[in-house]
Amino acid sequence: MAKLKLSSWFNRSPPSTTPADSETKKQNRHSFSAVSASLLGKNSATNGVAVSPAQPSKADTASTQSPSRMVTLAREIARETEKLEAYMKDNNMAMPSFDVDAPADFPKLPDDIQKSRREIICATKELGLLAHGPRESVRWGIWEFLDVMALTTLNHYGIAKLVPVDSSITLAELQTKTTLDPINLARLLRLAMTNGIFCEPKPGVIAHTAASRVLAEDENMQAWVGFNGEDIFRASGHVVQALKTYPEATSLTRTGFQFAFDTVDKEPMFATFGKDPEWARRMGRAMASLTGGEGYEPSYFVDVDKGGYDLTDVDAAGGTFVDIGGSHGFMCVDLAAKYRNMKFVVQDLPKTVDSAPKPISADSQIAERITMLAHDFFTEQPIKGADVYYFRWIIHNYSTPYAVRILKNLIPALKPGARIIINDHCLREPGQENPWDERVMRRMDAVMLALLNAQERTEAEFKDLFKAAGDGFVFKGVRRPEGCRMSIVEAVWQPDAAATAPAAEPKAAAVQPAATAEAAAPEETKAEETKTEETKVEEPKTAETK
Ligand SMILES: C[S@@+](CC[C@H](N)C(=O)[O-])C[C@H]1O[C@@H](n2cnc3c(N)ncnc32)[C@H](O)[C@@H]1O
Repeated sequence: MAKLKLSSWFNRSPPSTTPADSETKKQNRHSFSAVSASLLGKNSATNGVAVSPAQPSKADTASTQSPSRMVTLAREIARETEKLEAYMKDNNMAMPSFDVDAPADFPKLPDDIQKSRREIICATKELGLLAHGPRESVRWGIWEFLDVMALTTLNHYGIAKLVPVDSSITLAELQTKTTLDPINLARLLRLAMTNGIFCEPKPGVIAHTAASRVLAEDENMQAWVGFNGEDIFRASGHVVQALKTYPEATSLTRTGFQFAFDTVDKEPMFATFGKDPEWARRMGRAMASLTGGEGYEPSYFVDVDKGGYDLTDVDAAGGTFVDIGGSHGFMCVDLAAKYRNMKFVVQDLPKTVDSAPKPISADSQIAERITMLAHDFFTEQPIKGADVYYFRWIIHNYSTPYAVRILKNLIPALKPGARIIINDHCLREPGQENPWDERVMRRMDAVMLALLNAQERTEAEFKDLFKAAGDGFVFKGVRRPEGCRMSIVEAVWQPDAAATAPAAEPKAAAVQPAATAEAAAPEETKAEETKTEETKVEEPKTAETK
């Protein structure tokens, strides 16, 4: 499929020799299995998708027989754009535009039309790269950080709110409304304009586009830009320093973030945020902006029709669902509206639990079945014998040693058959994702590195994680609802499985080497270090909740 072709740009020839384990480990202690598999072009299956070996790309040589890749892409773009436009016209939808009064979001599209939209996005990206050529795309690609700098500064100074939405403003007048000096104001605006953010209808006159208008009106988007531009961007600029100083890259207090904010070995990022309510609020709003966005809606888990998780049997038995790190319980509220018999426990840190809405739902039938409970997931799970233990956007915040610890803390509470569900991104092999989603997920993976030394995981890595946490966790697999970027990763607790684990497969061998080493590390060799970090994690977490 054309939409998957972009990966050919990045495919690498297999190395002439298999990298030694120690070398691979050095490259990425968390992703040992995935790194080696993709470098070697091994066949494997991820998320139920058959993966073909990575092939070295071949130059798209000129041929009189068949159109070039560029022309193929251009035709695809034309075809899919016409399809999209026809649908939108037939349904009286406003055409996409950056005019100030244009809708900021695409309307909800049926699956086939959404697919056309996705293909346009992916094909235009690939065509753009081809038209730039390899050297120029590297040369100018690295300059994207300057767009970030401009947008971050404009956002920091609240410039979008100073530009009237329904008219325009001269630069001279705009300058009187901000402490940003005139030269810098003008140059940053004009750089942002190259990305469709603000416009200059006449020389020296500034007006909104639909994109800058979002920045003026959407507080969560302001927070998203602030969190990314001022926190993640700054942390990212220190990743090389963090990795050079602490190559193992597993500690929560030795990340790019700590180097950027001078908190190395002092406290994890969440603790830093927790000390400053404004800072914390910004991160909370930024998260709300993300999780309200396309492909992340809770309905993908709740609606069975959309490929969500079916809890009918748990409901029929009046069972219990525990949402660990569940913030203010929005997921349980949605589930409780659908399942009217079962019970829910939402666990989070004390400040988050205290700040949850009371009652949690206006519908008393829902509210009375949901319990908010302060619980630190680095301590033993207090709700014994529940049917489901659920983690959404939790495990990806932690490197393997911490993630294993979190899962192990469930064990004393688990009854046979208890389900453990992780709702996170699940990375597929390079090129198996449509390039739009792949880019979002791999960027998120990089955010995890910069802030937390954490990571998004592949199916194999999730499997390893459960294996490292205990043989009683029987991995059931990964499912991804259509249109959703998050996957549903499931294991079931079967203590008998631990007893019957094949003797020929001793624990150390059953787990990928990297996971084994790391899983052991916090308890056996680094107990004091992690304990300190966890204690510090606990205090301020509220901050980053929504
Ligand atoms: C990224 S948010 C995810 C929230 C929610 N599950 C969601 O899907 O949006 C992480 C959540 O974990 C909570 N948290 C962080 N550390 C925790 C800990 N040690 N114990 C319990 N909850 C914690 C935070 O307060 C926050 O609500």
